[in-house]
Amino acid sequence: MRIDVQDLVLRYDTVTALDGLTFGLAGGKIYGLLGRNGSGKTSLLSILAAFRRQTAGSVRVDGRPVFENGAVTSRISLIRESGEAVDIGTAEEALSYAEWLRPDWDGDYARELMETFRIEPKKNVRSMSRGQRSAMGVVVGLASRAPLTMFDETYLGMDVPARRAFYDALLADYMAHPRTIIISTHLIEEVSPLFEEVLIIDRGRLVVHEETDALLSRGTSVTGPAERVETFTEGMTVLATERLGPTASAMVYGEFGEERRKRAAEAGLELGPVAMQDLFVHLTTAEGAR
Ligand SMILES: Nc1ncnc2c1ncn2[C@@H]1O[C@H](COP(=O)(O)OP(=O)(O)OP(=O)(O)O)[C@@H](O)[C@H]1O
Repeated sequence: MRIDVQDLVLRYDTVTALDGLTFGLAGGKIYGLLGRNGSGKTSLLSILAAFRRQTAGSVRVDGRPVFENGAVTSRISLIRESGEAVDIGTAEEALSYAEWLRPDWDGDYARELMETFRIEPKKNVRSMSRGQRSAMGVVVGLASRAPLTMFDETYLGMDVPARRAFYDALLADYMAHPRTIIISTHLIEEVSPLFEEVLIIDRGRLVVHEETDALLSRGTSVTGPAERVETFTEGMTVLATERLGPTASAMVYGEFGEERRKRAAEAGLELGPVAMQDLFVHLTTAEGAR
C-alpha cells in the first residue's frame, strides 16, 4: 500500500508531537521507523492506523484518507507494544476476533505461529506474561496479512529466541506475501537488517528518509596508527574516536569518494562500516541535527 503524508501535525493540548511531517512511501517494502523517546513514532503510527485524527495535514493510504474510512482501515493493522490490541478473552478467542476483523486472515498460519511462540490456545491473554502478550500481538499482526502492517515496539518482554523467531517469521512471510510493513523499534542493531528503507524522526520532524544502504554508506570507520588517523580525519565530521594503545579508530560521517579512499589506502589506514545505531545517535543529537 502506498502512503502519502503531507504537512502532518498532531498536537495534544500544549505538546506538538508531529510538526509538519511530509513523506511518501511507495509500499511493498519493510520500513524502519526510528526516533528517540517522545519523538512522535507512536503518534505517527496511530494516525496511519486511524486510531487518532491529526490536527492538520493529510494522510492517504493508496490515495484515500484513512480516518473513519472502514474500507481502508480493515486492511491496516497496527500492533502496539505488549500486544494490548488483542487483550480479549483467551488466545483462541483473540484469534477468532482477528479472523472476523481481518479479510486476509490465515488461520493455519496463526496456529503455526502459536506453536512457534509456545502460546497455549486456552490461556487468557490477561494472565499471560508481558513477553507472551507481545508474542500474541506478533501472531495476530503476521497472520492478519494486512496490506499495511505496523509493529510499534512489539517485542517488549520477548526473550531473545522469541525475538529471533519473530524476525525470521516476518521475513519469510513477507517474502511469500509481499506487503507494506513498518517497524518502529529501539533495538536498532537487532532489527535493522530487515529494513529496506529507514525513516528517522526527531521532535516530530523528519530527519532522514533513505534506503538502508544509502544511509549506511554515510558512515565509515577509519582505523590505524593514532596520529595518521587524526591527520587523515582533520576537517571531517568525526562522531567518535576509540583508542587502543597506539591504534585509533575514528567514526566519520559523510560521503567517502574514490579520492578519500585512495588517500586512506596510501596512509595505510583501514576503512570499515559504521553501525546504524551510531549514525542514529549522531543524527538525533543536537549536534548531529545541526
Ligand atoms: N495521549 C497523550 N497526551 C499528551 N501528550 C502525549 C500523548 N501521547 C504522546 N504524547 C506526547 O507526544 C510526544 C510524542 O510521543 P510518542 O508516544 O508519539 O513518541 P514515541 O516516539 O513513540 O516515543 P517512545 O519511543 O518513548 O515510545 C511526546 O512528547 C509525548 O509526551
